[in-house]
Amino acid sequence: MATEGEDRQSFAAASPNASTRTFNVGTRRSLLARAQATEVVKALRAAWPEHNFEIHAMSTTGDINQKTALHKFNEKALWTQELEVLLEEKKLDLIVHSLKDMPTQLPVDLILGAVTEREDARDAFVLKSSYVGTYKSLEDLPEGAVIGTSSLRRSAQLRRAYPQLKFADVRGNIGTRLSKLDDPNSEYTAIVIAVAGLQRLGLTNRITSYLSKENGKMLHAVGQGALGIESRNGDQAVAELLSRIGCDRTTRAVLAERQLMRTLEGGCSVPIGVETRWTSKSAYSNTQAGVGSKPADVYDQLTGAAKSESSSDSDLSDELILNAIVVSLDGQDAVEIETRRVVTTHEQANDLGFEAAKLLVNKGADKILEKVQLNRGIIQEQGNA
Ligand SMILES: NCc1[nH]cc(CCC(=O)O)c1CC(=O)O
Repeated sequence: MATEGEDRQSFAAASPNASTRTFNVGTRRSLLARAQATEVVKALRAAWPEHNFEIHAMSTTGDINQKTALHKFNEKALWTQELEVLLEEKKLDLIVHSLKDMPTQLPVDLILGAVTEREDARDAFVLKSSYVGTYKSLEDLPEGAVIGTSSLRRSAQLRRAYPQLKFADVRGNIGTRLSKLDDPNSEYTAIVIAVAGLQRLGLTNRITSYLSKENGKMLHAVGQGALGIESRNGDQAVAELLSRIGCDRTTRAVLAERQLMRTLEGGCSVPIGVETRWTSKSAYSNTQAGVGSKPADVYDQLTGAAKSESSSDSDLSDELILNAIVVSLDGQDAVEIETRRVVTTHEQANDLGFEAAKLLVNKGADKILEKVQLNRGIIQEQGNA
């Protein structure tokens, strides 16, 4: 663990006053990770003014090993494992993750304790600064223009929709990727990057266009735009804390997405894209009504992330629509499905995800994914040689 000594020493001991406790919140060290943890701690402080919350930001293997392309790692766990050990050792009480970086299988003693309200789940098309104004969208790009992305999901979908484009790896945190993009000597014309990350860093001014199934044939990653909070199974105090900051609708939507992923056994960077949306605009409720409420705002049809909070009964007829795509790495083959059902419980959310996986497999998704695994094996062999 590449944590610094001062981090370890600053873990506060439990307060002698039973009504006031200090909770230790773990996160990765990147600017985005810390912004995310700060966002969650702000909500926790508002909901629980009597408690103290301390953020512990740590480097993980995934952060340190930036040279190796993401898909060469078999395990998604490289972003999460070291923090999880500290959670198990009770040095941390909860961990804030980008949900999309959280494996669908967690260690047995740990759980996805809560999911907060989702930001925009879409990917963004971001042009090199010097090209802003020259091109407006992916369609406008000249033959052979190079798109920077290290995500197989992104490159596969883009290859399919825009066969005239070329793709190159770009690694690093969001700031690094943007500076590599803007470097006049870099090969990139544009990069594709999550809207939510840009939003949380106050960088939405960099977005040239928003990509979706409708616009650009780009479905986002499972869990994209949402924050997942990992905690110990059976930790009642933390469960109670989290009950005030979780978002029901986001939770149900991402559970469906994660069940789809789990069923297809997709790992870190497999080309599975999803989009979820609710048929009704109302009933976007926090786990506990009245806490963490936000001013009413427009319903975001695409992400299913209504920006208002209410505890309406229309939840009971709430239907969730799930779109999903599995694409071959070269973009040549793809299977796509849409399925929907009333989802008012976590079980129904899992059922929807499972149903979606079944529909995809019936259409041949398993064969596409098998080939992806095979390719990955070959890439790894070459990497080892
Ligand atoms: N793969 C890295 C990663 N993990 C989480 C985000 C931010 C978006 C999110 O929270 O879903 C990003 C950046 C990106 O994919 O462009």
